[in-house]
Order: sequence, then C-alpha cells, then structure tokens
Amino acid sequence: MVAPNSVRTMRASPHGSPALTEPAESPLLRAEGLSVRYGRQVALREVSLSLRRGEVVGLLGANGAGKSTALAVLAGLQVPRSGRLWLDGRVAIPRALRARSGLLPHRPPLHPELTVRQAVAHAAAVAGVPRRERADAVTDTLARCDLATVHARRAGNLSQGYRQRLGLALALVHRPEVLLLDEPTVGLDPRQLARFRALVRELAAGHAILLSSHALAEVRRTCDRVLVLHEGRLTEAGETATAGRRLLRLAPVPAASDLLALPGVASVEPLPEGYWHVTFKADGEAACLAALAAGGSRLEEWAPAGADLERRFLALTGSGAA
Ligand SMILES: Nc1ncnc2c1ncn2[C@@H]1O[C@H](COP(=O)(O)OP(=O)(O)OP(=O)(O)O)[C@@H](O)[C@H]1O
Repeated sequence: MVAPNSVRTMRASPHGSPALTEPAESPLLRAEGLSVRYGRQVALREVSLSLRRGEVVGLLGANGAGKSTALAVLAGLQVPRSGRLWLDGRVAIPRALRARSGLLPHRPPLHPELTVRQAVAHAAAVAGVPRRERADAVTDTLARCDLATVHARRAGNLSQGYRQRLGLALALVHRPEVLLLDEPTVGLDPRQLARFRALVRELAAGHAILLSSHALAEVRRTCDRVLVLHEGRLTEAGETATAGRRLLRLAPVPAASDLLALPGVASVEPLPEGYWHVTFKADGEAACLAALAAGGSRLEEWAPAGADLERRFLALTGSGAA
C-alpha cells in the first residue's frame, strides 16, 4: 500500500474525455421538479429524484423539511403544484402511483378492534386486490412481515414492533413495487429495530424503497444511498458505503479525464471542494495507487466512499440536526 504522502504525480490522459459515470439501470420511479405549497408555506421546492429496483434510499431531514409531503406525492396521495412523475419510463398519474406504491405512514392508522388478519384483509379490499386473490395475498403478506403467529391478535394489543410490521403489511398487501416508509423505526427497541432493518433489506430484493428518517445513523445502517431534504430542497448526499468506491482528493485538483486515464479506474464523479468519488475495476485500486505513486500530485484523501456522509449532511443542512 502506498502511503498517501508518498504519492506525487498523476498520469496525463492519453485520450479525450469519456463519460464520467457508467450508464445506470433505468429507474423504476422518477420525479422531476416536484413543488408543493401549503398556502404560503413551501413544503417542496423543485424536488427531483429517482429510485431503482433493489435499492434502499434514505430520505434524511429535520422536522418540517418536507419528508412526509414528498412521500405522499410519490405515493399518489397528494398532487404536486408542479412537477412530473414516471413509473418504468411512463408518465405516472396519481392512480398509477397508488396502485404501484405502498406507503407506511409515520403513524399507521390501525383500527384497534380488528385482528391483524382482518386489518390486512381490509387493506387488500381497499387497495382493490381482486376478491379471489385476497386470501392468498393476505397469507403471503402476513408471512413476509413475520405476523403469521399473531394473526388473530387485535391491533390494539400489539407491541410497537408488531404494530409497525402490521403497518408495513398494510402497505404491502397489494404487492406494490415502490415502498415508501415514513420514519418507520421511531419508537422501536433495539431488537425490534434490528428485525425491522433486516425485513427492509429482505424486501429490497423486489422493491425500490425510500425510507425517511431524522437520523443519519439510521439511514447509514439501512440504506444504500442518502438524499437530504432541507427546507423543501433535495440534495444527493452520497452512498452510505460501496465496495470498490473511494472518496478521493488530490492536490493539485486533476481533470476528470486524467483520473479516468489511470489504470484500474472504472468511473469518476466530481464532488464539491475538489473531492471525487472513484469507482474501481476489480483489483483496480492497487494499480491506481501505483500509478499515482509514480507522479507528482499529493493524495489528500483516500477513504471508503460514504465516509464523508456526516460532514456532507451537516454542510447541506447547515446544522447538527442529525
Ligand atoms: N396540511 C398542512 N398544512 C399546512 N402546512 C403543512 C401541512 N402539512 C405540512 N405542512 C408544512 O409543510 C412543511 C413540510 O412538512 P412535512 O410534514 O412534509 O415535513 P417532515 O419533514 O415530514 O416533518 P416531520 O419530520 O416533522 O414529520 C412544514 O413546514 C409543515 O409545517
């Protein structure tokens, strides 16, 4: 391993400037320019985001940042003042969003007198699951959410962990592809929290998941990448941790084409203040460091991508709200 301060130069690029990042899989849900106002209060300002199948994305923000509003719009429960939404590349109207997404609200409305099975069956009927498919949909959903053993218990008698899983079951019973979770871990004890996180990771295999939270530590543990919402504005804060990706800073600051020309480098993404996210080919890091060692630039930062998340969150929100 080359010590950071022994690195001196970068190789010049032998060719032009290729694309900065590799093409990503097309998003399942895409939103562009969403704005929402409540009277004079602006809740969302030109919010654009995309969610892909298989990923869990954190939506981080302080109280009143606009998280619940954003989730309600993505769930098709609230119509934005402006902006557009696409599902699988096709413009999505609220009805399509409601059919293909499931929202777990901050406080799921649970009828205390209904049993767990009755509550899920009711949600299936309301969501329009055809009558002949309902029994199977309910049984599957109870099993997926670890609720089969408590199916006959009344919702009003459940622990907070089970209440939250019932809320999740209500959001999932119509088999949506997009799952929107509004502060789902508030009030869970450490064991319930661990199980809930595991459940979300299991569900990620078949869904695109957006999870809102106040807590950076929570999204760091559960999510693949983080969006920060601050006073209605959204910013991508970065990946939580990704194998083969590094946060890099060199002095003097290189051109993207110089970075891309280094051996072992697959793609680069410019960040503010001279930082880069660099993705490596398999075993590419050693080759890249060796090439850097042969040159004259100084390596000022070489860290796992995502290690700067806290610093970036504080910069984006201008506070210690996490
Ligand atoms: N129905 C409403 N009428 C008026 N203002 C509202 C309404 N709903 C939300 N707001 C305001 O819009 C802004 C965004 O609210 P929102 O609930 O989306 O934020 P949040 O990030 O989910 O907050 P919290 O974490 O406290 O739930 C806040 O200033 C809030 O006071």
